[in-house]
Amino acid sequence: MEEEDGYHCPSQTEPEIERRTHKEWPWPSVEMLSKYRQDELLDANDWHYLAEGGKSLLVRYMGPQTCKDPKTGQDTPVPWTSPDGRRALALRMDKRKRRGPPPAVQKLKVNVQHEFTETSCPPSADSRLEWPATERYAFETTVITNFLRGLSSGSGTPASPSSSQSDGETTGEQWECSEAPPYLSPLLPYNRRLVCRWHGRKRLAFLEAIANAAEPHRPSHRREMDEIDIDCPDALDVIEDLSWTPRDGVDQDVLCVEIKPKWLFEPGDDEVSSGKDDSRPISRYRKHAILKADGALTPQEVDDLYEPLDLASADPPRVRRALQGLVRNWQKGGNNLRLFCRGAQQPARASSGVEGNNPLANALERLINAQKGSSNLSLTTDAADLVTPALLPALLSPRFQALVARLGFLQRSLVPGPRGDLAHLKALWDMSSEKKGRKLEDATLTGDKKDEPMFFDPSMHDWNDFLTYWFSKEDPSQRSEDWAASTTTPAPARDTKRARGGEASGGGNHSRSSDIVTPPTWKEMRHALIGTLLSGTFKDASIWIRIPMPSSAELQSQSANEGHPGYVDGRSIHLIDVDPKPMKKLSHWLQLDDDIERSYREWKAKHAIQEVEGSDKRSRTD
Ligand SMILES: O=P(O)(O)O[C@@H]1[C@@H](OP(=O)(O)O)[C@H](OP(=O)(O)O)[C@H](O)[C@H](OP(=O)(O)O)[C@H]1OP(=O)(O)O
Ligand SMILES: Nc1ncnc2c1ncn2[C@@H]1O[C@H](COP(=O)(O)OP(=O)(O)OP(=O)(O)O)[C@@H](O)[C@H]1O
Repeated sequence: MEEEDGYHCPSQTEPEIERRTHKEWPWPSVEMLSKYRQDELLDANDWHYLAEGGKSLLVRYMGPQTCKDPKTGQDTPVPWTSPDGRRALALRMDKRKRRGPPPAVQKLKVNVQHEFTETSCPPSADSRLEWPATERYAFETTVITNFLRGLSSGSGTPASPSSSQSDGETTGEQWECSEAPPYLSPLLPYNRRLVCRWHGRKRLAFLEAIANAAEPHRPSHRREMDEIDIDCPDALDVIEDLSWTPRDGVDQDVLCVEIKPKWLFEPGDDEVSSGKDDSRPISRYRKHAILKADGALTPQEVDDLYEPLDLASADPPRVRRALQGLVRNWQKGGNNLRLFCRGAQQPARASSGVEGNNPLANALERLINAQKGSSNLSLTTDAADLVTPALLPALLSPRFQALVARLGFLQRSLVPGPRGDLAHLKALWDMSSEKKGRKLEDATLTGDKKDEPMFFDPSMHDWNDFLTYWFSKEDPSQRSEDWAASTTTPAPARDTKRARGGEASGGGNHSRSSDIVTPPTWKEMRHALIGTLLSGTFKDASIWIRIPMPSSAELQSQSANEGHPGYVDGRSIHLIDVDPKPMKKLSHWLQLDDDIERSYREWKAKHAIQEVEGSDKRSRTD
């Protein structure tokens, strides 16, 4: 793409960006998959509800573990699970706004089998499955992987094709790696797109059957709002199922912990939290929670909220407090903590159950015992009491802390300006010749429709250009310093010192247009927008920890007080939901920023939280 101001294809020779060659996931291989016709492998009844977010819904494979090899006619492991049964793939389906009220669950159950079989039709020769790399895969391997360099997923990870290359204990968090990084960061679950050539109503029938079977398991607030998009193209997104638990027995159980940490850096302005004795800045997460609750939170309730800055502090008492906040969030049905065991999401309302019969409580207790070196199972019934002691070691592990530190660093420093908010971006826009009298929120909303390349969603070409800019602009010595600091201190709030005045993305020092001496060039403005989008991706990502349970035999064989070193740490850590954000999100974020600040000001006024005379800190007067 060649623009008037010299916006051009980046050089392909930058030393720091890894442009990786394609490396196949060993299972299932393209060859293995293309042996089958889709009818032989895709039966809607085999896919059961796993979980969902705002945009997508996942179904996991629950069908037979073997199928007939089309060539030999012999039983062979089905490609959706690995030959050893320890890994599996899930389908990630797009959702759309619901058209009409949600259907009655009872009716849906009856329809599943009927609809699917009724519309089945004979397979044809051109229905062989294909397995191409996708734009999303390219984004993850090229963009996300580069920003996660140096971070390790952990021992025993099932997730990475190249885990043997890079796993093991964290060896340091330097930005530069002497070894070639893996094709896909070991933190990211493998994913591909499965192209299916359906006939007639068959695609619809397949997707409808999956959607209907999933419906009774969906949370009601999601059912009201959206549904699986059954009009999606003839392809299915396939992703490694990180919640997968081998099916042969309780002793193989895997506990999975999903944490959506949100904003992990200190806000730029010095405000204190609502607590009387606490002079730390109030985090953006808490301000957002005040907005979401329409201001109806007491200062005590705000203090009891989950605190991302505590989570990333690496300080045991603060991390414990963050975890307790996450547990309360889980109990109230929030989305910052999710727990899975025996492959199923565990709702907090079922956390206390019939004695000895609560899988989550059992798993947590097993974990605590494994850490202590004890084999006594007291079969506590309330899982909520066990979450903090069981998971604290994982959250304090160097791997987890390195990841949250990196996320905080990226969330803040990919946005232009030192504060991590959108003030500097707005200031740059005010100086930009592209402004043409428009507010940034209006321009980001309508710019793409007006055919303005400034507001096009970034293509892979744009992402590559941004990477080139980002990695080459950095002063490596300062970057390493920041990098090292980002791994040892809580969510870094320091200025990265790397930007020159008026620099678009990556930490300029100014947030008012009057401070910006030089108007941004077209390309600098574009980089500022793209960096902000990427920061949003890292803000919305979730961390996934997989902890295989020690078997009863393992627990029995441990001598008292010895403990099981492997269970003291999170076993394997991953990052999920790293989708690129569209340009129109910027408009939403700009509005959200304003709303968050307005509602926080109102809340402070309501609770008489005032500025302390002669100080830039504030405290509550009551
Ligand atoms: O805007 P936020 O911070 O509320 O984040 C949204 C999330 O809300 P949360 O605050 O985590 O409950 C929201 O999460 P939920 O749907 O509420 O689980 C989505 O992750 C949304 O992303 P997208 O629109 O699906 O790409 C998120 O939107 P983005 O702003 O990250 O695009
Ligand atoms: N690889 C995976 N293995 C197992 N479960 C997963 C995996 N990826 C996602 N999930 C589960 O599915 C949920 C939705 O997935 P994801 O976050 O990718 O969707 P989304 O719609 O983009 O979410 P959001 O609305 O938060 O942006 C996750 O919160 C998680 O519980």
